[in-house]
Amino acid sequence: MRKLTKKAIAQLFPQLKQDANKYTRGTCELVVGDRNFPGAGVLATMAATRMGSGYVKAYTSDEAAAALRIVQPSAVIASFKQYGVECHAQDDLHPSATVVGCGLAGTEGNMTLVKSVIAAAAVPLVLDGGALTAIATESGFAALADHRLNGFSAILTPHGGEAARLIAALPVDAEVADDLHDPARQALRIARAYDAVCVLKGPQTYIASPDDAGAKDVAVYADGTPALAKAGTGDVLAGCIGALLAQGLSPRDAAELGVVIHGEAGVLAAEKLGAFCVTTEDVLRFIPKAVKEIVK
Ligand SMILES: NC(=O)C1=CN([C@@H]2O[C@H](COP(=O)(O)OP(=O)(O)OC[C@H]3O[C@@H](n4cnc5c(N)ncnc54)[C@H](OP(=O)(O)O)[C@@H]3O)[C@@H](O)[C@H]2O)[C@@H](O)CC1
Ligand SMILES: Nc1ncnc2c1ncn2[C@@H]1O[C@H](COP(=O)(O)OP(=O)(O)O)[C@@H](O)[C@H]1O
Repeated sequence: MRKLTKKAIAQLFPQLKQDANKYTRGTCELVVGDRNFPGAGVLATMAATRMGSGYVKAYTSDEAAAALRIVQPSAVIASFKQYGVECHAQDDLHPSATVVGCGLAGTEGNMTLVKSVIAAAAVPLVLDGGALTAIATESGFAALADHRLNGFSAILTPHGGEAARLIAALPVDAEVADDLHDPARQALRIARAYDAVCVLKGPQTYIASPDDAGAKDVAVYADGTPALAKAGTGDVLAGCIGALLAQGLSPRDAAELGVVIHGEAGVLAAEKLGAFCVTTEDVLRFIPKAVKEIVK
């Protein structure tokens, strides 16, 4: 397995060009934060804005919109149903990506929403939370397969529980079943079956691509901190990865860089505040310090 370190990923960082405008810096759109989980939508949107995307637009509930207008007024806001009508197309000069699922519970309405977003998105996707529930169904799986056939990539960001659900939805493969206690092999199984980069989160985070030849190609990040074991840190990670994807990084590079910056933000927050007291909001606040530390 390849160990991810700050030093190893520093060169992946997107360049901020002198002649940049907000669109050349990448549009990150997010379909996040239903009325029961507005906080997850706010956290993911704030993280995407912090992680360098030039234009951030949240398609969200009224509840999350009200909060975002106060804590992140630079974010452009729209309702869920506007995604299919307004979502950005991309070209080489104007990259874009969409994050979907943070703070979307597994209701029928949300599952329909996720599938319609996957069908409408002509951009790379980050699928988290409720979007992972949606693709573990036959129709959700088919929507993702069509997205891939249309030439667009996807990154899946499951925690252990979500990974178990993604694997349970697959046909049983006796050859690989024995290996699935190993998280690197779980990540690889998910990446290959769903044809997407898999970021399997936990105390150690494993990143696998569909074309990895075996577990030896899976990357592992093990330098994080249990300070990150707090509700909402996964939503921050999804926003970070989405923003990097929106700046034109490859799915694998965006995933690896996002995981290391997020982990380092947790470590720096823990150093400053003590691991016990670190909040998810502190992790957001320490992202700039983590970026400076990595690109120094
Ligand atoms: N502020 C907000 O608005 C927030 C909103 N949020 C939103 O909530 C939605 C639901 O997400 P969710 O993760 O809370 O619930 P769910 O998908 O049911 O999974 C939990 C089950 O999985 C299992 N499990 C196994 N391994 C695990 C692991 N390593 N890490 C965690 N769990 C693990 C675990 O079982 P255990 O092993 O603990 O018995 C448990 O039974 C989602 O849309 C998300 O974005 C949150 O982000 C929080 C902040
Ligand atoms: N003990 C730990 N050590 C290091 N990182 C952790 C630990 N526990 C959780 N994390 C990290 O915190 C984040 C939690 O994400 P997730 O489980 O999706 O939470 P949520 O859905 O509440 O946002 C992941 O990036 C994970 O790798």
